[in-house]
Amino acid sequence: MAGRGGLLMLENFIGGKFLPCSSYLDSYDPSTGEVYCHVPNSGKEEVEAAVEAARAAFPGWSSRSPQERSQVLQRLADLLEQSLEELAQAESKDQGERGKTITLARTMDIPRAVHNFRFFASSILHHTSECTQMDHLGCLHYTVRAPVGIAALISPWNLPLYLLTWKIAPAIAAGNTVIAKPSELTSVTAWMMCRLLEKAGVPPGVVNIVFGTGPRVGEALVSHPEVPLISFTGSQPTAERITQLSAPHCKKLSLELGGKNPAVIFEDANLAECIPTTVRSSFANQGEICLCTSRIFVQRSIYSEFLKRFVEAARMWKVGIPSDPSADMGALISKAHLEKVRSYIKKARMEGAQILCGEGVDKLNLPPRNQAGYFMLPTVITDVKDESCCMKEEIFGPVTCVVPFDSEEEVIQRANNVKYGLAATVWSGNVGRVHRVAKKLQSGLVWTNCWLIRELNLPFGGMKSSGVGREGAKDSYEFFTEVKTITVKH
Ligand SMILES: NC(=O)C1=CN([C@@H]2O[C@H](COP(=O)(O)OP(=O)(O)OC[C@H]3O[C@@H](n4cnc5c(N)ncnc54)[C@H](O)[C@@H]3O)[C@@H](O)[C@H]2O)C=CC1
Ligand SMILES: N/C(=C\C=C\C(=O)O)C(=O)O
Repeated sequence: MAGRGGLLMLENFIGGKFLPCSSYLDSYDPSTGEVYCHVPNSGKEEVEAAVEAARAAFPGWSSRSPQERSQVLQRLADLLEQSLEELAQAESKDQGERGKTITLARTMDIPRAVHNFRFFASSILHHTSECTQMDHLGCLHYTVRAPVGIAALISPWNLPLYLLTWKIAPAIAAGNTVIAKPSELTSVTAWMMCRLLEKAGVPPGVVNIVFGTGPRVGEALVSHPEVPLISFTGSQPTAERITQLSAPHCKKLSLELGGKNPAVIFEDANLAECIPTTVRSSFANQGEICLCTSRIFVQRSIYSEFLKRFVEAARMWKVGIPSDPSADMGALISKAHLEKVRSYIKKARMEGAQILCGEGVDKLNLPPRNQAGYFMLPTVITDVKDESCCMKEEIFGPVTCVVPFDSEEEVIQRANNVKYGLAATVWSGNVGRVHRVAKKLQSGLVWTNCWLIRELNLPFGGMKSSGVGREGAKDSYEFFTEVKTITVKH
């Protein structure tokens, strides 16, 4: 709805109603410094109201059959799909001059949000429970599953509706009611989705959305005693805080965090496929996807050739205004984030590394209106030590390091030599090697000879500091339900 000064003013969605908030945050368009919309600055009071609504809706929603819930999810998917262009425009505008290209929003973010609802609408129909027998004792054992209750769902700014719906869909499909908190930086598409819920047949109180900051509304939500389960995607420090706050209540946690993802490229790799895919895996969404590649290990015999061709391809990756359909990359999320990403390039230079293209080497070509936006060119660093912060820390920007290696054993050890363990890619024509290396990498996901081909049935998540738990068809079902073992003596 229109608010102060004709700007968009979002409202919380609680108990099936849009409710104004007593205070609001200004959301800035960083390319102009102008306020773009107002976002509720919710706190404890709004969380209490959402808990009350979710609690009231739980008995009705949880006792519906999976088939009935599935139909509601299907209708919501249809409605989102009908609004695809409007949502894509909003997703691109919301990250606006900040970043997401309209092409990515149209082809990835919103289609995946639609698919999340379709997928869980279908998968909820196919779960079975376990049964074992102990004939010598005359016993039959079986399991039953039930929704947990009120789920807190907290999502980040980089893939706003995509990641929020990845949580909402399995949670409500399993019969829970939810309170979602999207990132305060990118709240618009979540709010737009609320306008479709009633038409889809989602009863009031099943999906509640409270907008605002992490420390205020996020903490009120995760520490609420009546919220037994939290699914979070975001940074590791926030995950630590959520873990501390939820520990006294022994809450169920699913934490999907950052990565420092390696690409391991052997001399027998098909470079014609590997190079464009590795450019994409390094720079898609400005490198602001937790699955993006940021350490590229290349076998020494092909190192020079790879580097030359990779840098040429990175230079072709077009940085432009997000509304330009031919732009491969937009701008970064905020001034602070751009400064943080740039500080890594400075540190790399001070350590004696070489910047082969991008930041400080090439010139951005942007219209005058966007010169002050938070844009940065795809940047390739080389001659960098494994111990450098550029090779150890999550930069979450369009920056990737390329280094040579000699043997399989050596590269596995070096690829594993970080605290994270989220996603890796392996490039080789040797199928035996691909399996061997994939098994030894400490990584929740390994894509070989490809990147980001998602099979939503299978577990998604990281090891080490990249997270706790997995989500996917069976894993999300297990996370969003409690299991009970029943023994019948006959
Ligand atoms: N999945 C990933 O790997 C992601 C990693 N990041 C990393 O995190 C860095 C910071 O990005 P942020 O958006 O600030 O991430 P963040 O972890 O602070 O925010 C993610 C979500 O958590 C909420 N949140 C923040 N503090 C909270 C608290 N104390 N209690 C409850 N909820 C809280 C935020 O409002 C947001 O909705 C990025 O530069 C990047 O390195 C960011 C987004 C996604
Ligand atoms: N969690 C993130 C990406 C997930 C992608 C997927 O599920 O396909 C992230 O970038 O934070």
